[in-house]
Amino acid sequence: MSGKLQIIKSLGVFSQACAKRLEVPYCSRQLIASRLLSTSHIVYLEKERAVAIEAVERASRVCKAVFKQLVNEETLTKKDKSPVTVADFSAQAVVNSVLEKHFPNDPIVGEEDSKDLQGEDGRVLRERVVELVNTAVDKPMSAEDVLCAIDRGQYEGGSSGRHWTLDPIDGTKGFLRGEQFAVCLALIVDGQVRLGVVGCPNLPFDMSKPEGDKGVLAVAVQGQGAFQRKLNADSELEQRIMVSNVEDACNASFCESVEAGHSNHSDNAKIAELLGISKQSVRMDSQCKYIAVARGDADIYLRLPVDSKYVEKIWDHAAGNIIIHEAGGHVTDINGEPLDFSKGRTLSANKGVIAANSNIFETVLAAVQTTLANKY
Ligand SMILES: Nc1ncnc2c1ncn2[C@@H]1O[C@H](COP(=O)(O)OS(=O)(=O)O)[C@@H](OP(=O)(O)O)[C@H]1O
Ligand SMILES: [Mg+2]
Ligand SMILES: [Mg+2]
Ligand SMILES: [Mg+2]
Repeated sequence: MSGKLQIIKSLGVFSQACAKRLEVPYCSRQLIASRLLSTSHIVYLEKERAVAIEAVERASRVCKAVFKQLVNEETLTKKDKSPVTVADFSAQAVVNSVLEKHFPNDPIVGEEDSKDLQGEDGRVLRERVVELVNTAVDKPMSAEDVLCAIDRGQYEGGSSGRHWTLDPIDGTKGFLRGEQFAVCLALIVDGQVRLGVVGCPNLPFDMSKPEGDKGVLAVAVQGQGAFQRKLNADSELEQRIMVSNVEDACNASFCESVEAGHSNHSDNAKIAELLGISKQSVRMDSQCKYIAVARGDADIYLRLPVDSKYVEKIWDHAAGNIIIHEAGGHVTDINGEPLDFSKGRTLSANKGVIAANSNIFETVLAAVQTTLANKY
């Protein structure tokens, strides 16, 4: 094992043994991390972390404002998707312009592009988006600035250099239902995810108090552990998060997508049966599922392919992936391969996703492979 890996693993053991649910202010945490990892080859990404948090918080505020103004019973009964469209474009423009201000040379792989906002056909939507974006940025932005900011997300990604990946609203259907959605931002360097931030405006801060404070921001930098803080709160106090320590898969609870079209519910049920799981699955939209596993609210996240042609997108997984790893869990595809973020905008080398705490991961993977034998 290399010296660097050894140090990172030792920090992991230290963290698990001594720092479970450690509550530390951000500055002390940085100090602890820098003392333990005081070698020149480890990159702390301190500025990137702070900028990514600021970007996600601003975009989350915009999404909440859109929900309050535009989602009502009528839009719900008509299945009108326009509110989420407005929020999606606005959030991408806000995040991209914050990134541009601090890291003008970093390319971005973002989910959205400005096509639907252009020309006379896009005028109404464009005006709404420009107005919203201007509530969340420091310097006024013209319509052209906003379209340009959105289109900074057109980068192709790949295996060399650094780039960001953004899902301005993950769980668009959850957003419209007033349930879970997330603003997800990650930094990828040479094909490896190094930093992830997920803003979950509707997620209870403490799952044992579902009616308590809502709004969670989860963040992880490679080698530094995973943390949560209150989203858009005055305090920057961070709390270490860790996966559960369930050791017997039959006692595990699992979460899955709400949409049967995004994750195969019937295969998930077969796997649960094989593992002897009797608890009802928790269905939740967005990368909030990764956060639920990372902080031990659930033990397993299953996202099994529904159709063999669908290829997962990097922005749907990058931030959640590093947060799980840094919280002490594992993530692979259905073949046990790590998710490969070096292939461009998609996870073309992978099929499906499994995340779980490290104690039960191998058992879960074996059950997935038995159930899906020769299917994909
Ligand atoms: N066929 C298929 N299979 C798998 N995944 C798909 C599929 N089609 C779409 N998507 C992507 O799913 C993202 C939302 O995933 P969720 O887990 O939040 O689904 S659900 O809302 O809980 O049903 C969703 O992200 P958003 O568009 O950002 O909401 C899509 O990128
Ligand atoms: Mg998504
Ligand atoms: Mg999205
Ligand atoms: Mg989408």
